[in-house]
Amino acid sequence: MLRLNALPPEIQDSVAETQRRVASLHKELTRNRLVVWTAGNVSERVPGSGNAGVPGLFVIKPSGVSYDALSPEVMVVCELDGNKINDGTADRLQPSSDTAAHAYVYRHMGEIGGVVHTHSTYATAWAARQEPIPCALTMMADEFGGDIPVGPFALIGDDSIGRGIVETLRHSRSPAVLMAQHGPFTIGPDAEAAVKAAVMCEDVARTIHIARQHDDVRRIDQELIDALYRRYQRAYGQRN
Ligand SMILES: O=C(CO)[C@@H](O)[C@H](O)COP(=O)(O)O
Repeated sequence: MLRLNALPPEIQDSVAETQRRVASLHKELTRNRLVVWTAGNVSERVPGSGNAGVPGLFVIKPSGVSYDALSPEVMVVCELDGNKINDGTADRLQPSSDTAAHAYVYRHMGEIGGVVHTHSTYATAWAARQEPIPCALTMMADEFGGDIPVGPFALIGDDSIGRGIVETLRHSRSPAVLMAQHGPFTIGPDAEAAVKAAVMCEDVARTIHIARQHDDVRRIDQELIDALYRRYQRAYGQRN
């Protein structure tokens, strides 16, 4: 089994930084009320891994552990096949039950550096109905570039969820997919971007749901969605 302390020092440092980021981002899930009990997870690809003889690695939370107990020291390190490495955490700490789904995304979407899963209430209600969220708000056009799509029903534990995420999002601008009768999975260049997409997904799921209580919502015209998406993706916020 791959041993963390046998990897180059800069990779060990990168793993430690990733563990800190992933632990801290789980607090965002609870702060934004996107999860209940222990059901939801964040992972991030370890920068610098997957090169120069170092296998691709990602960090994910252990399964079924209270969010209050999620410190950097208990964040589990896995290879891209989803298997935990000898990372210095206790053997009993098993990675999240969604690890195979996260691993599949990292294996098949090389540009993706972060994956998040929640059961946030409104987004999960759309997933229960298997209904895409129509792009009827400028904020949706900005962040998602169109509707938030629905992925197939898939059982938990093997590659099925990962395959559904990749099949649905590979040709979409949306960083969020509503896995049928399960809940939202979001992706991004890093874990923070994937958490942001999860927060935005829940917010628009709620707003469009409320809007529909009174009338049908009207999808924004496609050329306007394209213009909004371009502006937000290229010009919004501060320059680096
Ligand atoms: O969707 C489900 C269960 O329906 C899973 O996402 C689990 O709720 C994840 O829990 P952890 O194994 O990450 O603690």
